[in-house]
Amino acid sequence: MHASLIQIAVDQDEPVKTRRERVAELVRAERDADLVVLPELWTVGAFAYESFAAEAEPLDGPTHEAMAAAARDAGVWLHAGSVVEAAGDDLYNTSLVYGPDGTRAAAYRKIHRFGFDRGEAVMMAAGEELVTVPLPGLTLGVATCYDLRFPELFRGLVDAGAQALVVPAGWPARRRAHWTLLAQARAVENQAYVLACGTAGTHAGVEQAGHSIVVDPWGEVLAEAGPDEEVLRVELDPEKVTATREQFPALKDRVLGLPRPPRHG
Ligand SMILES: O=C(O)CCC(=O)C(=O)O
Repeated sequence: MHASLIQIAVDQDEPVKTRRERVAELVRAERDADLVVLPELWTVGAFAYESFAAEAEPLDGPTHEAMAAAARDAGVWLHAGSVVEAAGDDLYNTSLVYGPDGTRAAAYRKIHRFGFDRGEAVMMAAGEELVTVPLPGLTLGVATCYDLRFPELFRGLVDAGAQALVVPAGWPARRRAHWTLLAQARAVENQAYVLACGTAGTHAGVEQAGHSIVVDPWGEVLAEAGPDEEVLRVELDPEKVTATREQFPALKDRVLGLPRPPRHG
């Protein structure tokens, strides 16, 4: 299976509409891929909080229209990164996945909101459901950016059958080392591919890490981007997940139900 991660440069001097059209063309150019992955909130910018409300869109909004058409034209599975979803009075950071015929196969509302007492954490509502997407031969588990710090979410995805963990992000350059380390850790501990697709450029004064990365189920880095806009192309082999889990069956040694109460004395 051929996968392409498109690390988009998000700069606020490029209007959202222009970027949307530009990204749709970048997706169409990946017609030789089976799966294409885009980053988190590449339309508005993950840190452009002041634009969230203005750029919020319903699930069937302009990004959906553009990405459904791009997936269909290219004939690829498309993880289109995330949008600011407007749902009633709430906003969500919602990832969208399309099949090669352009139908929306899944929507995932980010569970762990970033910002502590500001930004996304106070402006957006939290998702509550894990989402997996069965592609022919490979089941994806989806998570978004800050979710990468929460291993229990990924275990939930693996328990639901995920073999490749797809993580669109808008990760800041300041914590790039965490990004790389956590992507590898999630791959090793879950014996799964990790496809982590970030943004480049600077928006809202926050320099982005870039350095999108693909890690195999043994923890080997298959490809890593630089800091600028770039397309990473990799080959994924579902058999590698099966073989890793059979040859080094650590997932079978899990002790469920921890923590137990400590014993004193
Ligand atoms: O966890 C981090 O360091 C970055 C998370 C983030 O930027 C996000 O979730 O938007």
